[in-house]
Amino acid sequence: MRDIKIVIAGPRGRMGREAVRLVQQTDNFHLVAVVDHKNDGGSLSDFDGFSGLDIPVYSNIEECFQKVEADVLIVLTTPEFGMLHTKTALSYGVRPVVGTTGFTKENVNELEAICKEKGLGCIIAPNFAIGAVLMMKFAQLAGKYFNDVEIIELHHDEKLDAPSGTAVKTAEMIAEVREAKQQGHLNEKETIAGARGADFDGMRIHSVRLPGLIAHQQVMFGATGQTLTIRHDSYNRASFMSGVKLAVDTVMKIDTLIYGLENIIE
Ligand SMILES: NC(=O)c1ccc[n+]([C@@H]2O[C@H](COP(=O)([O-])OP(=O)(O)OC[C@H]3O[C@@H](n4cnc5c(N)ncnc54)[C@H](O)[C@@H]3O)[C@@H](O)[C@H]2O)c1
Ligand SMILES: O=C(O)C1=N[C@H](C(=O)O)CCC1
Repeated sequence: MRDIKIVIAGPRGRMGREAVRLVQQTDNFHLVAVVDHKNDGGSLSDFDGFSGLDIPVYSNIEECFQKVEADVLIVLTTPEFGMLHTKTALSYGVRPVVGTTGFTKENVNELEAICKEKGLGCIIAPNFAIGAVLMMKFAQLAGKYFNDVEIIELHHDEKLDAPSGTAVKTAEMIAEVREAKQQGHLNEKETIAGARGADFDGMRIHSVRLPGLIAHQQVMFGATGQTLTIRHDSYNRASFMSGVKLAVDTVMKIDTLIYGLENIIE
């Protein structure tokens, strides 16, 4: 198996810490630098919980790629910086694996065009958990037969974006097969704004934020006399790591952008 030199953006975050552990535990993955807005020029080992990891820290991602040779950038920062980091990686010939959510359709299209022009791979995965990817695929299958669907996504209360990337991706996948329909009563009125959730092609998305939660989603379908509920729960962030590993391995073999792990799992 070939060696893969990896930079992680956002190593001190909830996902970043798991990703550092994954890279450390994988024989052919090598952490060559991290991008963090603190401790520029220092070492990852200066931060709590990373003792013994003498890995250079850069705050400026351009400088990172000028000084360090890398194959893959794992992007696990906030939605605000995700796009900048991803575009910068591509401009240096480094393949991004993007876990950060909150990218717009325009963002994805722009990155797709850059990848095409440069012949570089990039994977954007709104959810790395294999169970969540299956939940989205099952929901897409159900969307062929049920036009009425409500997506309820539930996350921890530190999450910045709503709806979640997973909910948006699920709605996009269902929209590919679902007969368009405006749901609910034609004359329905919200007496409190937002009561019916976000509207995606007539489907409704509801975002729950509570301490104690990690990442969960329920897709509910309704038809005469029946409902169907498809649900996935991530109980910890280790649940995302087999998907991150698959994405890093795969991004080295492709020369286009892939949006969603459902496009690479067998
Ligand atoms: N794709 C998935 O499966 C998946 C799973 C969980 C979370 N996420 C997404 O990943 C992202 C991170 O989630 P999290 O829970 O780890 O968040 P977090 O807030 O714990 O971590 C974000 C990290 O980014 C760092 N950061 C912010 N600005 C930065 C900058 N300019 N340069 C470098 N680092 C910077 C912060 O210091 C923080 O450590 C979110 O967008 C979240 O939605 C995706
Ligand atoms: O914790 C988060 O934040 C998560 N975000 C992703 C999303 O927006 O779908 C995936 C699950 C965890």
